[in-house]
Amino acid sequence: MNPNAEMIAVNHPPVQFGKVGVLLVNLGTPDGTDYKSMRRYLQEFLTDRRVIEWSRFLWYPILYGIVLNTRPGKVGKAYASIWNNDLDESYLRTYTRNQAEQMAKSFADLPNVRVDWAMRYGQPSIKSKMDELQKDGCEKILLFPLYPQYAAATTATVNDEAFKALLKMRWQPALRTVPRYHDDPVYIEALANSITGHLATLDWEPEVILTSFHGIPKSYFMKGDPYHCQCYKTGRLVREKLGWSKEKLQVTFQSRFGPEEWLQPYTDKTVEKLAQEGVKRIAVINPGFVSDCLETLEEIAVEAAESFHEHGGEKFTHIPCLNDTPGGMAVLEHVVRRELMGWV
Ligand SMILES: C=CC1=C(C)c2cc3[nH]c(cc4nc(cc5[nH]c(cc1n2)c(C)c5CCC(=O)O)C(CCC(=O)O)=C4C)c(C)c3C=C
Ligand SMILES: [Fe+2]
Ligand SMILES: [Fe+2]
Repeated sequence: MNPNAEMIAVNHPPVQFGKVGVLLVNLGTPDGTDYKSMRRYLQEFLTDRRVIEWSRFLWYPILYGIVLNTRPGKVGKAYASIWNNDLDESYLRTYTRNQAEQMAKSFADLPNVRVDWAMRYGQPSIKSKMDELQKDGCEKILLFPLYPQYAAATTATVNDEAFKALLKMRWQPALRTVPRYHDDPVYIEALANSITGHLATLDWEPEVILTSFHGIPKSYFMKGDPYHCQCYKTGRLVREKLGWSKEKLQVTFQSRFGPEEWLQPYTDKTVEKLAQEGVKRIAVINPGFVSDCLETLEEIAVEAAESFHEHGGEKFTHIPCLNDTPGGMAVLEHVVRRELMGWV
């Protein structure tokens, strides 16, 4: 008997079922570059205990007394300089939406699969998208935190938020989370191709290529976060794929925040040091970022480039993230198809 017929017979509201959802989730983004939007975004981000692990008694006076009064203005200006003015949104948002739309098209062979996207901080929220997918009949949801390397501050907080959304659901979908893919051969090949493809467009050759990952405080690593090791493995595999030396392709960490020591070597200090040592030409790639964002377009492509030139360097190039390019989409689709096994 058709299960819906039986439910209607007992006056049960009609329910959708039988589909599988794929939810791509990136970090987040402010709605605008104005003070209020920036403050709202930074407040949500910087009150996440997975991001700032300090005691709330110590952190909140600093956050509410200093950080949320000074940082929104400063960071808002930086966002404004790299804003996607055509769509009035950040590029992180543009690329994440494009990734979901392109993946949905490529999954035409999987008619019961719905692909959507969300942000951990800001809109659209994970909860709103999980509710939509569930209402649309997704009994199973594959949650994809868009981070090739696992960190508690990124992957785990996305997973936490999705499990929190389940707390209020009567009919919970089954939830599967995508693990790190820092050493997946398809990902490594896409990075290597992106490096060689970008360098082929230049009329000069870099002496050094930095693979610059977002940092985390060293104390998080000492407590057992595997992020550092996974970044180094990605760097080593790309280097081996390209047949380059440790001097030619180096791993560094960027985006320090606060007074603590973070993972080293620091990208900004390395860029300065290379220029001071007489290196004239460098390239920087950000393998840990699935999409270009403030940290790549401003901190690296603008700030690091300026610093290199100020310290005596001559040529600097930023290699874009994989974004929604065919190479980038091949990686995301490969990982999702593998993790959907047994469900479709
Ligand atoms: C202690 C603070 C932070 C930790 C730990 C941290 C880890 C971390 N972050 C990313 C990816 C991104 N971070 C981005 C921006 C950003 N990060 C922090 C702080 C920490 N990040 C702040 C305060 C900000 C906002 C900008 C600023 O105020 O400087 C972004 C960009 C978002 C955008 O909209 O463009 C990304 C992406 C990773 C991968 C990571 C740990 C592995
Ligand atoms: Fe960050
Ligand atoms: Fe930054």
